Amino acid sequence: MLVLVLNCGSSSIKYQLLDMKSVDKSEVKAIGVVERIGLEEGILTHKPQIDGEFKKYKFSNHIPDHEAGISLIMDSLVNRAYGVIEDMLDIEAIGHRVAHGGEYFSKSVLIDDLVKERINKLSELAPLHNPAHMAGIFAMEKLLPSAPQVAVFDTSFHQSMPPESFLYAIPYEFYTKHKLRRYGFHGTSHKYVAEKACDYLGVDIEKMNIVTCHLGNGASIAAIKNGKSYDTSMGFTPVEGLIMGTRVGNLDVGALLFLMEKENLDLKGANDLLNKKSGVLGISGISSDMRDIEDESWNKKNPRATLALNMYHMRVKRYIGAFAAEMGGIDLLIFTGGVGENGPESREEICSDLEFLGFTFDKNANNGVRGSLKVLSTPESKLKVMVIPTNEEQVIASDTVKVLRSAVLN
Ligand SMILES: Nc1ncnc2c1ncn2[C@@H]1O[C@H](COP(=O)(O)OP(=O)(O)O)[C@@H](O)[C@H]1O
Ligand SMILES: CC(=O)OP(=O)(O)O
Ligand SMILES: [Mg+2]
Repeated sequence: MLVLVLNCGSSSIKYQLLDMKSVDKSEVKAIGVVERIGLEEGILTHKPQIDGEFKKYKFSNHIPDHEAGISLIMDSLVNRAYGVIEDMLDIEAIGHRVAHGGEYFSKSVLIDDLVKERINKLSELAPLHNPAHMAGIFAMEKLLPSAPQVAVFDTSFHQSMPPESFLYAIPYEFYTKHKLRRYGFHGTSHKYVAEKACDYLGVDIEKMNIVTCHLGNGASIAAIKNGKSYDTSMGFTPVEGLIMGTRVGNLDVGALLFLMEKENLDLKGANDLLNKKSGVLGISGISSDMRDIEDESWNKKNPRATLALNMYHMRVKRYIGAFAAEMGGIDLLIFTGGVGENGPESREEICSDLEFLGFTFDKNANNGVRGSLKVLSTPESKLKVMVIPTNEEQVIASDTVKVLRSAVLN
């Protein structure tokens, strides 16, 4: 079954076309990303698998919105020179990553009118993400009206958190009235890397206390107890917790009220401040991309870049320590996401001073590891530290197949 996976973000669309041989066996036919949607010059990076090898093509053009971005993706998939399928109609199903599923969804679902209504309603809780997912769903409905679409939610995995983790200490009626609570995100990734690591180590996930660090542009940490999400750093929206590319992470709410008054910020101004102008970008004043920050810090000795790096690492350590305390210790610590997979220096820095938790960090094993599975703790360590490349698209594609199979059976 040919499944197109779409991860529509606020200004980008990541995609993969997978040939699903079975629920857990697949071949990637093409992979790519559309970036800078809505800006003067948009970019499509398209990597088709041709003769067993991934080739890379880059195109730039104004891409006004998600519909235009998706049209470009479809054109590339069927193009004679660099396409991988003959006809758009060869695509049998579409799997969408949806960031916010609220309390409505604890598992992946076939998209129908009610599902769309709910994803849309949740846009107010994930303004950077859900509107973009809706745009993707509508665009695909127009292009391939007969192909079923499945939604796979970041929040589903975290629905197992106990109320002690998911409630804020505000009057309880705001939870019942507005569903105001912590939801957590990146669940697909946290679940995938935890399962993958346990498979690799040959251990039973049900007996493990695991901390997974998904460190990307958006970043979150999860405490996974007996295979279930027990706590996580993101909350009601994807702004809580770690310091991110442009998101603030934890901030004293009193500081926000103070700034709104002093800087005359309205709701949009406050939202932009917390989501788009803060984090690593806000501290460094340079960039939201960790590669730029590392370059400025290491090669140009820029003190604000060094400060941003140090703050970023310290916040990750704080959560690992907190989650170890909540679960009564950790057996497995996992790094994933753009920074977690490709930043050996960040991993080493985060793990320094954490060895009291029960491991010795193997610097040689860590050095140079980018984008591949590796154990980073010494063999004697009680706590295992690992890098596991995430693969949200693979999970989304396999959930899409599972949901469609069970829909046929029912
Ligand atoms: N070689 C690298 N070293 C350090 N950081 C890296 C490297 N490659 C990518 N990154 C970081 O990964 C981030 C993107 O992570 P990713 O998980 O792809 O983000 P998202 O899915 O949230 O957009 C980039 O912003 C960059 O900071
Ligand atoms: C929820 C979230 O932060 O997603 P992303 O990492 O794609 O921004
Ligand atoms: Mg991501």
